[in-house]
Amino acid sequence: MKDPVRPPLPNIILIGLMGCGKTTIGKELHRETNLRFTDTDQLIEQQTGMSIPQIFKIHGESHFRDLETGVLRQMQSGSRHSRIISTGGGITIRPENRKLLKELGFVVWLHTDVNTLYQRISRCSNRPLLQAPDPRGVLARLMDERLPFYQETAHLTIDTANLHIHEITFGILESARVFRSR
Ligand SMILES: Nc1ncnc2c1ncn2[C@@H]1O[C@H](COP(=O)(O)OP(=O)(O)O)[C@@H](O)[C@H]1O
Ligand SMILES: O=C(O)C1=C[C@@H](OP(=O)(O)O)[C@@H](O)[C@H](O)C1
Ligand SMILES: [Mg+2]
Repeated sequence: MKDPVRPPLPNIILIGLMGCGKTTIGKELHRETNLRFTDTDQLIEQQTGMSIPQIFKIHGESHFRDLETGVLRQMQSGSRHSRIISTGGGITIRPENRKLLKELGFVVWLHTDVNTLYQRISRCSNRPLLQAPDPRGVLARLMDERLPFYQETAHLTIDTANLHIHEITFGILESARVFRSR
């Protein structure tokens, strides 16, 4: 029997708290689909020539949030080819960004409990918001603050805690095809 023709994929956008796997899963989706891949943090670093910690230190968080809105606007007016977009964990804070994200395509929230997030990223030093005396407490507070924003923005939620990266990628691609053909 012939393979059925697979519908084209929409933009796939990954949201969720630091350490939930947006960058990792984004790269894996890129490998699986060959769609272009953009990580908003990496794009901001390229465009400014500064690292995320430097931007926070020199210009402050509010300026970083302006840069995030800027890259979402660039993607909205950019190429019509679908792409995989990994975002930074705080991109949903701004109402304008939540609107832009939903308009851009299929938004997936990689939901992950705070203990798992902490285990995954406690040894990394490239997340300025976690350079605090109690990083686990910071993650818990951010989860409380941002949970409604992730819920509001996502078309699909996946609980990643006990899933392998390949299972998550497979689940996203199956749902993205259905989303496109609705
Ligand atoms: N599903 C998963 N299972 C186990 N480890 C994971 C999973 N997803 C991501 N990781 C690990 O967690 C860490 C943070 O992932 P990353 O992709 O940088 O998260 P984010 O971009 O959301 O902050 C990395 O070391 C990555 O290998
Ligand atoms: O949650 C946040 O506010 C941030 C998350 C980071 O991205 P990851 O979620 O990819 O770590 C990065 O954008 C910056 O450090 C701020
Ligand atoms: Mg990331």
